[in-house]
Amino acid sequence: MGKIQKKTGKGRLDKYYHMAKEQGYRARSAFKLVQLNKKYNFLERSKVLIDLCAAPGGWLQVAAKMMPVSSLIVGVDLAPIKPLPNVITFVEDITTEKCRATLRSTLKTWKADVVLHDGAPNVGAAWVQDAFTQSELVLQSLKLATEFLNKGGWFVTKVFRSKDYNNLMWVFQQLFKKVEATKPPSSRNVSAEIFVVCRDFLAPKKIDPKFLDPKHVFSDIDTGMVSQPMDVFHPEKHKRQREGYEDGNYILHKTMDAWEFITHQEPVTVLGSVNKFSFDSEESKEKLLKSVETTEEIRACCEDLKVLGKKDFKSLLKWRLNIRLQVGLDKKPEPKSTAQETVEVTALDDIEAVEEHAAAAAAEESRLERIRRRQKNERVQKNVQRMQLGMIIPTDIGLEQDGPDGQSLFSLTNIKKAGSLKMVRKGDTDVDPEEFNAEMDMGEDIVTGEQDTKAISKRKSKSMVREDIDAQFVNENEMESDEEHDAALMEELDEMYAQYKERQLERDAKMRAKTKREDKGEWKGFKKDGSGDEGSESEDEEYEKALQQPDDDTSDSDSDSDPGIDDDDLPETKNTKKMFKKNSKNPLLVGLDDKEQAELRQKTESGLTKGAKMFFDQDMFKNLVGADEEDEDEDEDEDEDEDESEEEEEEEEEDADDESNDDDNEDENQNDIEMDSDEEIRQLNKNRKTLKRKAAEPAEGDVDDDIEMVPVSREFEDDELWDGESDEEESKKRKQINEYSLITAEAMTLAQSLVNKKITKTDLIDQGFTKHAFADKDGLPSWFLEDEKLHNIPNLPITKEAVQVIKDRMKALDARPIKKIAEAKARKKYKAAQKLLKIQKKADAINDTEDISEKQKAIGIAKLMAKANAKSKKPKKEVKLVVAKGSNKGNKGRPKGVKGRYKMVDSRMKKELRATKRIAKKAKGSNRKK
Ligand SMILES: C[S@@+](CC[C@H](N)C(=O)[O-])C[C@H]1O[C@@H](n2cnc3c(N)ncnc32)[C@H](O)[C@@H]1O
Repeated sequence: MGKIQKKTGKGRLDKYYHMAKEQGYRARSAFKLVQLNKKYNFLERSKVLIDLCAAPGGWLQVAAKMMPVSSLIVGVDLAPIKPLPNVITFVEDITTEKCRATLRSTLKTWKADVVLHDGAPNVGAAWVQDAFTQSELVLQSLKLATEFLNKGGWFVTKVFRSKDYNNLMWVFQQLFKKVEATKPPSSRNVSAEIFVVCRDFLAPKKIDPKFLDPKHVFSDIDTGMVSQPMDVFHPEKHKRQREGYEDGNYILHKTMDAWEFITHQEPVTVLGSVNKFSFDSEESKEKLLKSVETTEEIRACCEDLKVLGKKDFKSLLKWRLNIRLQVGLDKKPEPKSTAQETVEVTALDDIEAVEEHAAAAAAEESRLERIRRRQKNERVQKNVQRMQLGMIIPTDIGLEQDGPDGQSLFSLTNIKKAGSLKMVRKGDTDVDPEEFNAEMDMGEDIVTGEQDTKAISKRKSKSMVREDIDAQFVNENEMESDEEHDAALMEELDEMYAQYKERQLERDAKMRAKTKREDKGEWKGFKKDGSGDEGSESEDEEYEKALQQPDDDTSDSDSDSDPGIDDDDLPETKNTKKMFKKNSKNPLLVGLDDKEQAELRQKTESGLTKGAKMFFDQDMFKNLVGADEEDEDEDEDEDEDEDESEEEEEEEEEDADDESNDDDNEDENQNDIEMDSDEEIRQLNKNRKTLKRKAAEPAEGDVDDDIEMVPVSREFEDDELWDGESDEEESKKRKQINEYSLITAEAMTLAQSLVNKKITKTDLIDQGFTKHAFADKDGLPSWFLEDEKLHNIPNLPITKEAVQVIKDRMKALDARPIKKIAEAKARKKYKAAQKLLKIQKKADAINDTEDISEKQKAIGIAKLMAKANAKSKKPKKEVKLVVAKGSNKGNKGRPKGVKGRYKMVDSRMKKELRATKRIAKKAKGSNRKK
């Protein structure tokens, strides 16, 4: 085609299109010749070639490439062909005498070894017309071939599969020894073209002119070719010939006599294979056209079967049946057969339904199996996770019912009655589980090793051991599926874990202090019954209340055996209270006797009781400022009040470490904090202490004679205060810290000093009393105050570590990519991947091509890569600088006569830029001289 058509359809830009572009062929059709030659190898052994209808020259390029050097290659077309090295081309219509003459003059005495013809009439006319012209072109090219071909030469031509196809083939066979029709892979399947390769030209001395006369060659003859039928009622079931036309089916239009359709045994097949029913035969005229059944509509349908729908086909078949009945070819069908058919259909339906049902059941089963497997995996994972968190140890798996907090398996405190203890000692397995509380159950299992079945069942119902519950559930309610049970289990595990985390958070600080005390201190505090833990103030109160309550065994056992209440779930104070109650009857935990208690109550030199002294002798109090500095404090307070009561002295002791700490820090920070007036500070301190005393008074009233109240160190007091704070307040504080605080080095320094105990809370408060706090601002001018606000700021100390922490935090923030950057990066990555995929596809196409050498493939792929790389380095678009002067001055839109990108600049900027360049150049020059 002379005119280069724009390839708009996506399908047109296939791999051969890309390959042609890559390999520099002018048309993708070049590959057709490549493939034909690969199959028949005619180019390598030819020296003279004529290409009829050669524009734009793809085939000529292939010929020039494949044929021996210095071969004579001539190309002719209606459209001019861009010059090609070693190829002669001219513009001519191949059907004309002039073309023949030009060819003769070009070839001189030479004869051609190969004549190629890839002609296609220019589009525009109806397809049928086009096909005909193409067939004519083929015959014309054959005519030229017979004139210029050597004996034994090759004629390769394109033919469209039409009703003329067989006629053409017949003619070819008369002139050539071997004729083959083939469709090279590069020829699109949707195209009706095929290529006929005629070899060994017979070169008869005289050729019958009828062979080359279109009128004779294309006169109608029935070829008897039958195309593949199509089931018109189930077109979707018909295997479409995606590869193009079926083999042997080269005829596009088929007419059948209507009578033949009537008598045919496979009417449906006929309907799918024939284009038209004619009424030419005698039978058709006699029996069909005259019949009332052959309506106008039926006749219209017979005209073109290819445009009919299902309904039309049905009416044609009905028409056929009626005619057959009319002429006696068929008898009326018995009604029985219809019934049979219905039954069959129903039966089939049933089978389908059963199959469907079975498939659905299988799918459901596999889904459930998947869920089960996933849940199992999740369970295992959770256990591993909990093990890693130290919540359980491997052997605990399955004993988790003890609670994540890890109530010990066996605890003496759990045994309430001496009888039970005896039985345990004896290893008596018949112990009534009532005698043990719920928490004892697991311990029993381990101590005794076996259990009475009755007891076990009771225990199950009481303690709600998870495994047992599961078993019970399975037995009692077999309807409950595994999945439900698993889900419940998972839910429970999650809940327990959440509770555990919550409690852990709550107790964090307090626990640390307690464990330290318990680990180090052999002394567990002292209580009336000697049972144990010192506990907090609130615990004491609860303990008192508990003592006041009537000893009620029933209520006790009730609460113990209540499966709904798990001790772990209760707040710690409640637990402790319970423990007190239980322990009051526990034979294994024995309190101090009267003598020992009296001994503990004896006062020592420091004024503390022996018990209190023992308490404060613990390691953990060693670092705190203690009694040594008490005197100092007392001195300090001497002039405050001579008549301080003993009670107050005790209170002073309570504050001892606190105060001394304050003093220490005061000394340290003496340079930073300047006291305005000692008097004022003393007054403040005094007020504070009085307030504290008042607050402590009611608590003292509650103290039981038997319980010695000891002064609590400041540190513990702080801890208790911290512990006493509600969760809400705590979370509020944390939130505030997260949002606002600790963003300055000063705040960080303070926080670090507090955390590292370099400074106490009281120190901080005291540090607040500076000249800044007491500065009298009355009567000062506002400008002065403003100025003061800006410059007279307390110079808070900062440490290197704190600054480093803030710096690190900012660095981490900077390093974190913002969302938009991350998105842009992801987009870029995606685009790169897409590009790579595209290149890979093209490379695969090149790789798959059989007709090019490995070297060519490698070159093609290398070219692709080079191109991709070149594209990725897109040159920056040039921006034209437009000086805003003259008509451009104040012009907001695009300046006149400027195309593409532009930037408005003022003349000053341009001059300055030039000047900078000039100066830089000069400086460079002077440097070189030096
Ligand atoms: C499919 S193209 C040939 C492509 C060519 N084989 C190639 O590889 O570049 C068909 C060509 O036949 C040419 N053609 C059609 N009728 C013709 C005629 N009567 N005489 C000469 N060329 C004709 C058209 O101009 C068109 O360029």
